[in-house]
Amino acid sequence: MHKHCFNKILEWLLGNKDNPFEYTHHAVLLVAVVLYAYAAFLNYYLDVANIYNIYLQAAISLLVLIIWYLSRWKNQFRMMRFVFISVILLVSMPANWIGNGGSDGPTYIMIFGSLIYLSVSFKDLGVYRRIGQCYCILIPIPLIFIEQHYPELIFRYGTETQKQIDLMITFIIIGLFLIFMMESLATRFRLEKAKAEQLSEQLRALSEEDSLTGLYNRRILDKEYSSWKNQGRVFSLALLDLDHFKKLNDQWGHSYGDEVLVIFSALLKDIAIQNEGVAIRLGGEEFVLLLPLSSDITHQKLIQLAKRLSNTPLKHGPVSFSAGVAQDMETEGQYDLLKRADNLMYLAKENGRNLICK
Ligand SMILES: Nc1nc2c(ncn2[C@@H]2O[C@H](COP(=O)(O)OP(=O)(O)OP(=O)(O)O)[C@@H](O)[C@H]2O)c(=O)[nH]1
Repeated sequence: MHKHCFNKILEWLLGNKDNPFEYTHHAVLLVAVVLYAYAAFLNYYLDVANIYNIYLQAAISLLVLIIWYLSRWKNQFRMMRFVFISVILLVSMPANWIGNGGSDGPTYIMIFGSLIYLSVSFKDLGVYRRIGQCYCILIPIPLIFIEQHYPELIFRYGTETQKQIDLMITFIIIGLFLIFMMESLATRFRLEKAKAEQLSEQLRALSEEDSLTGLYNRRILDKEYSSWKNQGRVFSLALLDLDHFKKLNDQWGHSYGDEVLVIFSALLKDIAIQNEGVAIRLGGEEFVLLLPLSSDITHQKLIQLAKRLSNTPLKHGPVSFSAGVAQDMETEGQYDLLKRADNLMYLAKENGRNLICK
């Protein structure tokens, strides 16, 4: 129950896990909101930064919260990522340098953290990421220049202890942020992997399934045949074809024809499951049952199927099928087996239909 609530809150804050990139980035944004607010509070409390820098950190905390809101709720994810990293690099870093001890202060650590964050999390930003990386590496140069020429602009610590405390706290905060970022990146990869696996499973199912009846399609016939043959199993192949299906379609409509196909397929699926076999729709109103049974037993199973089909209440009266059953022979291949079953099925058609030949 608690876990469920927790997951609901996480989903509300971060979005759907189906989109791991957004999900983890929203987590980073919210952590940034907390960290900037915390930094502002701590700087104020310990008196280790210029008051304007403290205001700015509080303002950035609020701004990142707005960025999260627009990204999470107003579909502006891409744009907001860009705005976020720009605010950090173009506003926060220089302001922090000036308002928080210059080259003696913790800005070097923050720039280093930003460089890692930018390099790892903005892989898709291409040339902008490269520009950002160059910026991070080079930004100390103009800032040191300003510090040298306009030393009065730089906020200086009152005591050496204050400076050490500020450096230590910043180091810990940036360290925690990087740990969190790496962890969320690992989470993102895990989620993306799970999603890719789920999609590939769906794709596999789609590629092997007939969309109308939910039975397997021809692809599976080839696969199962080869596998059973390699295992040296005894098995039979039954080819089934609904009788006078064209007439049924013409008389009662194509969608009624579809209904009948679906009902017949459900019966085939039942037999396949009960006998650990496979039911396949070859196409149209033609089906294959691959059963790990002799042709005699398969023949009996089909007789039972014919009874079940004739007892199934259908809107426009009962339907029947004709079938040919052939047991696999060691010396023949898939084509020959199918051909024998096909010939037997045609024999059943020729002999008046509603018949199973073996
Ligand atoms: N409703 C529906 N009809 C289909 C589908 N696929 C094929 N058909 C129809 O199935 C009919 C097959 O007709 P035929 O091959 O002439 O065979 P039949 O009328 O069953 O005659 P016999 O097999 O000789 O008993 C055609 O009218 C096709 O249009 C489908 O997915 N849905």
